Amino acid sequence: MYDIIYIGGGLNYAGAIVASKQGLKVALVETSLGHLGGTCLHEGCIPSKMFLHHANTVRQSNESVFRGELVLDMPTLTAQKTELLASASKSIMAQCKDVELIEGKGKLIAPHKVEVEGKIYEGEYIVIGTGSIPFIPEGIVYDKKAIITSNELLDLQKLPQTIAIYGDGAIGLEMASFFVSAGVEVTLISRHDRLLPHTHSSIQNAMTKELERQGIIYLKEHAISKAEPTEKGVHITFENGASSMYEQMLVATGRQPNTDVVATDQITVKRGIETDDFFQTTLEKHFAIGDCNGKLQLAHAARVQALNVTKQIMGKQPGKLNLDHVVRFIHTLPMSYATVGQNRQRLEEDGMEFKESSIMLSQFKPAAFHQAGNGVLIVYADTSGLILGAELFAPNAEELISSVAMALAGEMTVSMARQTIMAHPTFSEALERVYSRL
Ligand SMILES: Cc1cc2nc3c(=O)[nH]c(=O)nc-3n(C[C@H](O)[C@H](O)[C@H](O)COP(=O)(O)OP(=O)(O)OC[C@H]3O[C@@H](n4cnc5c(N)ncnc54)[C@H](O)[C@@H]3O)c2cc1C
Ligand SMILES: NC(=O)c1ccc[n+]([C@@H]2O[C@H](COP(=O)([O-])OP(=O)(O)OC[C@H]3O[C@@H](n4cnc5c(N)ncnc54)[C@H](O)[C@@H]3O)[C@@H](O)[C@H]2O)c1
Repeated sequence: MYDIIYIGGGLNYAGAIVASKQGLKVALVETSLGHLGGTCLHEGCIPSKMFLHHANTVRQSNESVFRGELVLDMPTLTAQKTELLASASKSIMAQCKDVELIEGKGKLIAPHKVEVEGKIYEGEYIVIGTGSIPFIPEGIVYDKKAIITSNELLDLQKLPQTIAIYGDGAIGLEMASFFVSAGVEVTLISRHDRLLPHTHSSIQNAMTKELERQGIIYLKEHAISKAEPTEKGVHITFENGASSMYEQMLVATGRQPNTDVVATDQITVKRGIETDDFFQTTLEKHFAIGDCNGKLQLAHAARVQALNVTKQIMGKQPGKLNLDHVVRFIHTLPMSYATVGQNRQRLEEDGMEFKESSIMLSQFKPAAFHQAGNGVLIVYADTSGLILGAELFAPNAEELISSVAMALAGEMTVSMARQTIMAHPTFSEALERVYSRL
């Protein structure tokens, strides 16, 4: 009998390592031990950011101060990616020295009982972290060659000349940035009438202008009814009757939680595995963390949930996590979008009185050489001045937002934030200016 069985070796590994270091008897079940670290390490955060990092150099090399043409060497990029992931996997494996690693697909067949390849393992506590897989809408023939998802993209040996990307969420926008920066003709296709419907309208406008400035063709209100590989490329038929051909197609229409691990009706599964505010499922001592619980599909959110649950099991009473304090971002080039806490749409829906202050980055000289003229920073506060959240569209916004995230965690007011004196010339200065206007 184990103290804890973790099912799924994505960010769950962080919890398993902590528990094993505390002397608990811990097992971790992972379909393939070569996949320890999960989607984030193998098909998500790390390889996608590596691809974007190198594509950014190509993008910058097209600025008029440079001569000559840079070409992204895909075989070298993918080989370096494979090498990086192998060494990261090895390091996770080493950290799991006191965890019993079990290879195979786990199934929770009854309370406290996990079946892996015909063998039953028992655990006092069970933590499910089985992640998610790409969702493919009906009518799209996913052949993994001409029609791909992010899984195949990160192993591409050759860039296509044209690509259609279906879905304008995190993966769609990040990969549109990657491809266009690398010199591919990109058509971004969305069923919506505007970009990122939940964000502030000035950020939607700024991001749309950026897509246009970079030459991305944005087909909004274009739902796809059929997409299939042909000898000449991918043939897409839209619900409005029109059709088009592209060399390749990336499907980026969301990810669905992996829930087939649950084979007992004592655990409720809806969109994801249902959990309470402490990530406990409908069955006591059985938890679900990360993508599979359908709350937030982010690696840092999965990790903090795995650690919170592990601390609860160890009797450390970590308290309830505030998921509003999780930074969310989309890493586009040359500016990314990042948000934390509340935004205008949520504050309006909640009927809360609030103040907002914004600034255009075009007012700041570095914006010219960072190609950040369309950038905008927005901060929200309540009527007493308590900082409630922010939305940023700026170079490295996912880094810039960390000072706002700390202000939220520390329950700072605008007048406290105004006492910071940021460095010149940085975009943090622009943030200082936003606080001074609130
Ligand atoms: C292209 C892309 C880019 C991304 N970029 C970012 C980013 O920059 N920042 C960010 O925060 N997030 C990013 N994400 C999201 C992030 O990868 C996920 O939110 C994160 O990996 C979720 O962690 P997890 O542990 O819940 O699941 P996963 O990482 O998916 O791990 C689940 C593991 O469980 C295993 N498993 C599944 N079923 C079973 C079973 N029955 N038995 C045993 N093992 C099983 C799987 O093999 C897998 O290893 C990105 C995702 C993608 C696809
Ligand atoms: N920087 C990051 O943190 C980062 C980067 C990439 C991915 N991720 C995570 O990975 C997850 C998956 O990314 P994603 O871009 O696939 O999902 P997403 O939810 O961000 O975007 C999916 C897009 O597809 C559209 N869509 C959904 N169902 C559809 C359908 N049936 N037909 C047509 N369009 C449809 C949605 O309206 C949306 O525009 C995200 O939730 C995100 O949290 C995070």
